[in-house]
Amino acid sequence: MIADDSLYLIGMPGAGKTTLGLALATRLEMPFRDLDEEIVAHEKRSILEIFATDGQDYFREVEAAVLRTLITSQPRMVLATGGGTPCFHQNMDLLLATGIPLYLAVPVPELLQRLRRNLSRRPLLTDIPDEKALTAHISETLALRQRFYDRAPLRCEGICTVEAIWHLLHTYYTTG
Ligand SMILES: Nc1ncnc2c1ncn2[C@@H]1O[C@H](COP(=O)(O)OP(=O)(O)OP(=O)(O)O)[C@@H](O)[C@H]1O
Ligand SMILES: O=C(O)C1=C[C@@H](O)[C@@H](O)[C@H](O)C1
Ligand SMILES: [Mg+2]
Repeated sequence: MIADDSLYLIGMPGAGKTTLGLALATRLEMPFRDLDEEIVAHEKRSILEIFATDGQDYFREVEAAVLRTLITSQPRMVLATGGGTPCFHQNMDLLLATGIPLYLAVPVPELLQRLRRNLSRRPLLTDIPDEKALTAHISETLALRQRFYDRAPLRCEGICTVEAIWHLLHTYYTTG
């Protein structure tokens, strides 16, 4: 299969955007980019440091700017976006206009299990005191973001795999 457009993976933290994005890019023989990594390279500091020093509003401005520069310089790629990317600065409009957003709709219990493994390097999750608060936070964040994620023309439900996404893309390109 040859994908002519950029593929943008969107979804909650822990949904598998980076892991599946890299595997898909290899299979599609397309360049792979990770927006969080691009931001770190641009700012020369970690995402944790950006949030701690300059706050979320600044992070969202940088995120939007780096996204625009990347899309201009790399017209065909598989891109793992950040978890909040589609929800700020009209980024979802841009993603829809320049490629194919694919939403990884992973169930909350599975997200929680994955996120528990590395809470400390996630700026929006570091101060959450206990399991109950983490569950509430992830559920509330998803509820706020859902309307942005739902604009994606492609959606992988459940525990997404490369095979499942491959099948979605094949259907998309053969049925139009
Ligand atoms: N399909 C999958 N099945 C099981 N585990 C997965 C799957 N995809 C990813 N994981 C695991 O879930 C964790 C999060 O995956 P990943 O880092 O790719 O998510 P992400 O959406 O890029 O999250 P973020 O960038 O917000 O940290 C990793 O530990 C990864 O190994
Ligand atoms: O869900 C979020 O808002 C975020 C997810 C990460 O990918 C990073 O972009 C950052 O930690 C913010
Ligand atoms: Mg990632």
